[in-house]
Amino acid sequence: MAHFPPSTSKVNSTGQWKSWSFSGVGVGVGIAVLFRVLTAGSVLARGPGVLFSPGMIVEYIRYRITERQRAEFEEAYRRAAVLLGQAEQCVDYELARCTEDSGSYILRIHWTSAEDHLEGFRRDEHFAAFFAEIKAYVESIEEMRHYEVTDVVGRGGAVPTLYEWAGGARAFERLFDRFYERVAEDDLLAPVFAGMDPHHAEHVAAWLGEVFGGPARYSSERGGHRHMASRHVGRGLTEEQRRRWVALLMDTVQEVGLPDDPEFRAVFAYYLEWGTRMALIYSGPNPPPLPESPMPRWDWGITPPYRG
Ligand code: HEM
Repeated sequence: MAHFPPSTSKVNSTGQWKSWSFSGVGVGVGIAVLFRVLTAGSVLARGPGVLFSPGMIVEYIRYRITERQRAEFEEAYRRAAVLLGQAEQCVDYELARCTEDSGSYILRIHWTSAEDHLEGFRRDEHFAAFFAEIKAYVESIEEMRHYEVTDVVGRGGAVPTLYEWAGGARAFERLFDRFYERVAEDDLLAPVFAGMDPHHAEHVAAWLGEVFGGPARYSSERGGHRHMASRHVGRGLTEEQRRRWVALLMDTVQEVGLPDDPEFRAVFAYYLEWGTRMALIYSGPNPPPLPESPMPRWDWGITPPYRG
């Protein structure tokens, strides 16, 4: 479900806009994280659904562990991992054992930044306890360095995109053609869309297709994230209209026969809830700055497609 960080803004308790990154969608680098957060847009968005924000860093530590130490080493890291799980500077971590050379281990830790790791974690309350667990293996370290993730990041074809699962471009076109026919007959929504562009349904289909992992048509033909957000500015949309929009679209999803498996429908509803709330925020009296970030990219999150 997740997504690179499409960062946007959110109003804080004092009424000011602050920068945030949505983690769809959760949004990590490992396959597990990819599934978990594919989002965030991204989420923060550097790759499909992988949550990265500028400055995030990956630390790799390579160990050479003897046969005799192996079980204890893994046990020590199981205990140390609890501390990583509590460290606010740690995004995620993974200890991997080489299958061709079982004495070779790589620990990958994804930190919010190198500075957060070195100046934050290493001085924070969890570090002493973490280090106590693994200090016996410091001598066994062959490499311990920070790496920046490049823009070569993405997903493979093992899991279909939401776009493919839904049925591709035709499915999104069918959905929005029918949706806007129904909007025209809806007492609450018809006035909102009274002066809409005659190609509006097509544009929204291109938007959602791209967000769900399809071709980058909305980015290349319509101006991407910024343009979409700008189309909601100043419209003063209401919560009642938002709810009607969501309800009508979910009814139309059913009517046109998009996949009805719980996984797909759950992600779809998740996206709609987020997207419509963002539309309202942009349409309101205190809109955040228009996003300069890439398009959000949604993915399956913790409910990958079921193929029984
Ligand atoms: C997931 C939620 C939403 C998505 C994905 C979405 C998507 C879009 C997109 C892509 C555009 C710009 C199309 C273009 O390129 O010209 C747009 C415009 C617009 N949206 Fe939304 N929108 C959402 C929610 C809402 C809601 C809840 C409302 C009102 C209840 C709304 C009202 C409008 C209006 C009035 C326009 C301008 C239409 C026109 O003049 O062509 N949107 N939306």
